[in-house]
Amino acid sequence: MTQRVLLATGNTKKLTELRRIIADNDLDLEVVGLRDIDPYPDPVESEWTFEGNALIKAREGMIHSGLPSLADDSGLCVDALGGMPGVRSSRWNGPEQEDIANLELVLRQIEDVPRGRRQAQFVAVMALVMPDGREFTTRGEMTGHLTNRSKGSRGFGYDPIFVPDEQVPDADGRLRTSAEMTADEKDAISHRGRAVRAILPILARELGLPVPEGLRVEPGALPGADREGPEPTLPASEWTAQIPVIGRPEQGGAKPAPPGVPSSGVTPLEP
Ligand SMILES: O=c1nc[nH]c2c1ncn2[C@H]1C[C@H](O)[C@@H](COP(=O)(O)OP(=O)(O)OP(=O)(O)O)O1
Ligand SMILES: [Mg+2]
Repeated sequence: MTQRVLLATGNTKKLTELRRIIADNDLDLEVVGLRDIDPYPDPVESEWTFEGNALIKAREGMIHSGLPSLADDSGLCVDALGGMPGVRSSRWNGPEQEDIANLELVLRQIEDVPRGRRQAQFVAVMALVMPDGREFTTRGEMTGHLTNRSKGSRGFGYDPIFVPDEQVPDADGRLRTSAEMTADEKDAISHRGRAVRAILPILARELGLPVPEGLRVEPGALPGADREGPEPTLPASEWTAQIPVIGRPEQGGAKPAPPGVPSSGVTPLEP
């Protein structure tokens, strides 16, 4: 019998990407969205890290559905802004969570930053929470730089201002934003593609499903994975997604600061 898994996200474009990446990997799974279960209030994303917020969303999904639940917490980390907006990406311009207003604010904030200093990374953490309470996270990143105006209409969020490093320039030497890429091109290199491809073998193992060939990964590299198993078959480019993040500086920018002391020169928002 096909097993069901909940994808606990309220963002329909993110859900489309997640469904697409999972569907590309031949797992015998029925993916259920939040629209398919009884509604519950959006949990507050009150943590300082992508890992923390992804777990909040996946736990809430599991509690309300009883199903193994996956959630993504993701964002854009801009070097010239000390790693912000990071975990605050979706609310950067305020609680309205408006993509265009958010990206316009980032563009204004780095208006005077020259091309050579406009590096940024997208980060995605996938969390899996099982009905027995066991929890797993994986992380994926995509590096690039920011344009000074929007280009392209595909994707969502900050895609129109983000130029991924991993691409071949066109005949005129021009590089594209991730909003100008096809779905397959973006999924192959994206933070979300990497984080999902890293969590699928864990999900398969937890559900007792065969792991699709191309997805076998270094067993010891996965948090919570068995130490014994087959040789890894993932390309080296996928490996960063499986490095456990314990002890690694959070790129979300919003690191816990002592009470009353703003981190990164910006007063953290109340959770
Ligand atoms: O591939 C991406 N291309 C462009 N922008 C992206 C991407 N991935 C994340 N982002 C931005 C959008 C949003 O500003 C934030 C995610 O915020 P995040 O809280 O994880 O998602 P959300 O509130 O839209 O949906 P939900 O929390 O219900 O999953 O990062
Ligand atoms: Mg959110």
